[in-house]
Parts: sequence; C-alpha cells; structure tokens
Amino acid sequence: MKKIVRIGTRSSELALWQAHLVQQNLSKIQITSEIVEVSSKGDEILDKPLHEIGGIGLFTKSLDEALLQGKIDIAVHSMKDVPTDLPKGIVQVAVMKRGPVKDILVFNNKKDTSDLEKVLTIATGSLRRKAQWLKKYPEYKVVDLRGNVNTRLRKLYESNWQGAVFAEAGLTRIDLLPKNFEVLDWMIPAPAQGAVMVVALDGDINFLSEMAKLNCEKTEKATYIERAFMKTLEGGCTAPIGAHAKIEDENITFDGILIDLDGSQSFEIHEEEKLENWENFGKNCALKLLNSGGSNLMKKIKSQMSH
Ligand SMILES: NCc1[nH]cc(CCC(=O)O)c1CC(=O)O
Repeated sequence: MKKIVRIGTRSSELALWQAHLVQQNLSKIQITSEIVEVSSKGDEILDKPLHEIGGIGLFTKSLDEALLQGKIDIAVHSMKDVPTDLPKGIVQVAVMKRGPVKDILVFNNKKDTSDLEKVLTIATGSLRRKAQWLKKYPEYKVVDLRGNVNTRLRKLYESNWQGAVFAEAGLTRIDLLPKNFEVLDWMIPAPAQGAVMVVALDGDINFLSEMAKLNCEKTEKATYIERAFMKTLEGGCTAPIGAHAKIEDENITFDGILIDLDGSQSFEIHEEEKLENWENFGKNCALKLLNSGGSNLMKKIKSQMSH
C-alpha cells in the first residue's frame, strides 16, 4: 500500500467536500490520505455556456493529467461530469453511496415581487434542465447561468429572475440549501447526478482493491444503468438527456428522457426490470427509445448543437 494516498480534486467548495467524504471513508479503513487541489478548464472559463466551450471532460481533464503524471493516486469527481469513456489507463475504482438525486428550483429572495422580471424567468446553464422546464412551462424565459454552485446562488440573488435550478446534492453538501426551494420531482435528473466517483490509474491490483472498498454496489449499478442509457443514445455529457435508475430490493425502475433544445419534442421511457438483469438494462432502454422514433430526434438535436 502507498503510505499516504494523494486525493486529487478540483478546488470548488463542493469538490473539496466530496474529496473530504472520500478521505473520511478511507480513514475508516485505516488508510491515511492527503488532498491535492487541481484546477480545471470548466472552472476557469465562466463567461460561456458549457456546451459552447465544448470538449469532452471539461471538468475532469486536469485531474486525468495529474493521475497520468503521477502527481495524485486517485481523483474524485462528481460522476455526472465524467464522460462515459474514461481516458486510456484510467479506471473507475469506486462510486460512493449516492446523495440526493433530484433537481430543485431555488426561488429568488427578493421581498418585493415587483423587483422581479415581468416575463416569468428562471436560470440554468444546463440544456437538459432548460429543455425539460420549457416542455412543462413553455411561457417561461430561460436564461443561462454558469459558475460553481456558490457563484450561481449569488448571481440568482443579484438578479430579477424568479428562480434558478440546481442539483439538490450540490447545495445540501455544502450546506447552502436555502429555505425557499422546491424539489422538481417531475424533472428527470442527469445520469449519475448525486453520485461521487473515484478513479485511479490502472495496474496496481493491490492498491485498486483497497480503493474498491469505498464502493457502494447499489449506487454503482444504478449509475451504470444511467450512463449506459446515455452512452447508447450517444449524447455526450451536455446533450439534453435525463436518466434515473432506482433500485429497491430486487427491482429497478428506470425513467429516461431525450428532449430537443427548446423542449418542443421529446421521448420518454419508463421501464421496470429485475435487478439481476442490470447489466443490459440501460442499453436496452436506450435502444427501445431509439427504435420508437428517438433516433430521428437524436439526429435533430445533434444538428441543433453543432451550430
Ligand atoms: N455540472 C456541475 C455539477 N456537477 C455536480 C453538481 C452537483 C452534485 C451532483 O449532481 O452530483 C453540479 C452542480 C449542479 O448541477 O447544480
């Protein structure tokens, strides 16, 4: 075993919280670790929507490089930001027990509602959230909102928008969940939302099996299903795709959605399956959706996203 495991993380408050979660769980199995901060392109470029900066693995690339250069032993990611194909030489070693999965709407805290926009307006930087919001509430204006969760909350309270959409997990973890929010039960979350993933270099089997002790099998299977669904739809991490696999006892229920950018066209799927068939479930749900008309919609979305 390595004497002190170097845990690589981004520097945002949320990323550091997640790295500390891994550190605490390592110490429970008598493994000492230290935290190494690495900054990323997704954190540095804040004036453009995510899908415009483009490039796969915006938030994960610098940590991948630090691993490959031997500067860190493991990297901790918000799993929903991690591309489904990991770089060569890097492997998933554990998924931590999942936190809250859903999206929430945080309301603006202006006392006087006349200070708010006349046109109902909410903010989000996510195409998936924007599209699903417009599908349900076509009368709204949806404006772009970027930055880490602290920045986004501040921008919301400085704005005239009615509210902004966040992952419940992100705000809960750094203790910023405000009083005035609502869980968006109807909105299908991003694949692997609320899950924290640990990756490492492939090779050292003893080290990898020590790290695998962090793994929560139930979360691993649910996120595998959701990511297999996304991968089969070929969405990449910024296309409007939602996926949520819920495992209870020996059963899985799955909700998935593929939706175009303005929410005007979408395909949803709801399926149930026995847990023993988890490995092909996500892929099969995606194939079913594609074969029932979804593949034309996917083509339309891809052409919308390329200009
Ligand atoms: N895309 C940024 C990001 N990556 C992970 C989270 C929150 C934690 C999670 O969903 O696991 C967030 C913030 C958000 O979506 O509001």
